[in-house]
Amino acid sequence: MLLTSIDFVIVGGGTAGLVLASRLSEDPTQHVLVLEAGADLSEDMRVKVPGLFSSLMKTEADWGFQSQPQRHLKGRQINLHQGKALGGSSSINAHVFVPPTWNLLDTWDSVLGNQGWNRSSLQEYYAKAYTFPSVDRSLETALGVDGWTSSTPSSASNNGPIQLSLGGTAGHPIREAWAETFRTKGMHMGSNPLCSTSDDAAMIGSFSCLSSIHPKTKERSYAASAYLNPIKDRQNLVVLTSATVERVLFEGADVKRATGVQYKHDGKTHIVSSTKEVIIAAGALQSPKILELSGIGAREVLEKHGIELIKDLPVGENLQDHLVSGTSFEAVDHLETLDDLIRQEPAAVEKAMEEYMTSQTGPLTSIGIRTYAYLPVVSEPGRTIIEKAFLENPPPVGDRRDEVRARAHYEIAKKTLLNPKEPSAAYLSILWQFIFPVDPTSDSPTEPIPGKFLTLGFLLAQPLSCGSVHIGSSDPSSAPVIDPNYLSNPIDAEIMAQHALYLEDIASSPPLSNLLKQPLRRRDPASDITSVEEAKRYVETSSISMFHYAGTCAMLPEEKGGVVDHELKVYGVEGLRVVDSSAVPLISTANLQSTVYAFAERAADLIKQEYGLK
Ligand SMILES: Cc1cc2nc3c(=O)[nH]c(=O)nc-3n(C[C@H](O)[C@H](O)[C@H](O)COP(=O)(O)OP(=O)(O)OC[C@H]3O[C@@H](n4cnc5c(N)ncnc54)[C@H](O)[C@@H]3O)c2cc1C
Repeated sequence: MLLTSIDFVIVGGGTAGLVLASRLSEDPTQHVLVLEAGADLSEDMRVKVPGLFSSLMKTEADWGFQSQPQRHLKGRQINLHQGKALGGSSSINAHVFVPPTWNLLDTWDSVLGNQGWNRSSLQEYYAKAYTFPSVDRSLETALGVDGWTSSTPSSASNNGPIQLSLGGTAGHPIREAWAETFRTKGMHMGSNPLCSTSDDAAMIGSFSCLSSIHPKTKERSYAASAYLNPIKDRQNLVVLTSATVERVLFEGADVKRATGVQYKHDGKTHIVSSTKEVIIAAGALQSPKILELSGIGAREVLEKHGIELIKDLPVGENLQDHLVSGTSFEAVDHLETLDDLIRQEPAAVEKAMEEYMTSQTGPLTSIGIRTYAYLPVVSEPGRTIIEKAFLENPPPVGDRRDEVRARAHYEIAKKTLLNPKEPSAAYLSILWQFIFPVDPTSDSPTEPIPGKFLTLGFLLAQPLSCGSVHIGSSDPSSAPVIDPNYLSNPIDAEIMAQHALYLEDIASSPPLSNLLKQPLRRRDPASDITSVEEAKRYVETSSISMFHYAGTCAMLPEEKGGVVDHELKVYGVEGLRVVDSSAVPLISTANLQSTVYAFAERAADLIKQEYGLK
């Protein structure tokens, strides 16, 4: 190791960890060490080429966890992926780059009590993370981004590390058809949702989504390529891969101070000290594990595993995630889809590889997700059902910290989910057949089938169901025990059922309906649902994780079940912060990466201010 004295040890060189590494090492007087359990895969084609993203699942680049059997999902165990490489989950994610609804961000401060964490303080950090692509005016309509020009940032403020693009060819009809379909329904976003600054910016409706894919190279733009690679020669920054942190080390009698970490590298145990701070950034499924192994966690969890308690905090509780379900509809024959690649047809794969390698064109330049819509429950009977569900399922009373936190979540959910101007689901289109799990006794195929498909999916934007992740053993090499407790709150099940039923309405509405064979033909007969009860059963069988875990070391006041305060400092000890999706107190409306980048950018500024760094 080249550094003699280390100011900051960052545990986890993932999405948030590399933002911190890059920003904190901007001050040449500061010495920063990153310890990352995974390898540097930045030259690996599976990481670089957008269309190869699914080939990374269950490989060495993926921690490949599984949930506990989920009671409300028919006892299924759900695959829970997390990136294990420099760049963490940003190195294996699906590139979708979408914003939260800005009103929801305000509740972090106003309802949850995180002073200074709101739309006005965070919006600049979202923008700081990315560069928005320039769009040829003549293509705006075809790309579904007409009307965005006025809200798109000027070049002066548009130079963040993550390079965004509108992935895929402009000539594909999906973006324009999607925009027109929702415009006809009065639900199209007229301005760019990522950059909207207007107070009354409607966050309901359809939009073309951006991807973290470099517009020129057509390669994944992620924490390692965008934040680390340009600065990795800095003398004051060391990034050690294949280094797995086991615990944080403390000194002191009354108040303990984090002084370094113990980690495994090359089969040996090492210790490294930090003069300023240890910052945990191991992601929402693993930051709790490191804290618990270090003596910070719920008393009963630590006692069970014989770990000496340093501070009793609800580490690992409050696990939030997005469930996704949907339906694959048969597309018209002339629609360009990625189904032949999904079926791994040799000729199609060969042609796509050649196009990509020779001219950075073709189907591998995107993963076929180009459109989104943030929507409330639209139907009138549906809205009444949701209101009734809220009345029948009130939040817990009582002063326990989990009860106080649940009440705060409920207050936010009630305000947003019953408001027709706030979304309860994020819809997306996928240009291939998506193989959702099916009941084994049904006729639905479990392998890719011939034909072309357009999948309409939706994710539950603001789940009330919360789960947990804890150590199952004091052995650092054991996987955490993860129980997301999906759909344990009946309100979530009602909302998902309503959105599942609305898919047919979208698929039948022109001009989108012109891209689908009519009458509609579904890939999975089981997804042909007409009643709320059928929809609930389908959701229980088909839903899977979107891998947007958050909240397990939540930034919240201690009496609300917080693990870190509004400066991300772990309560009750010194010299220790958590900066990653685990500290995000409330899952964002849709995909999480933009929020993790913004969160880490703001955290870096807070740390720099505290120590007077450049
Ligand atoms: C398959 C997949 C698809 C996704 N698709 C999208 C998408 O399209 N759009 C979107 O917005 N979001 C998406 N997400 C979510 C998004 O990528 C994550 O929310 C975000 O990247 C999490 O960032 P993080 O910094 O909290 O954790 P991570 O990026 O996971 O970083 C944590 C890092 O810590 C390392 N680590 C863990 N334990 C240790 C240890 N003991 N010692 C050392 N290192 C350790 C890990 O290897 C990892 O590199 C997806 C996620 C996955 C997994």
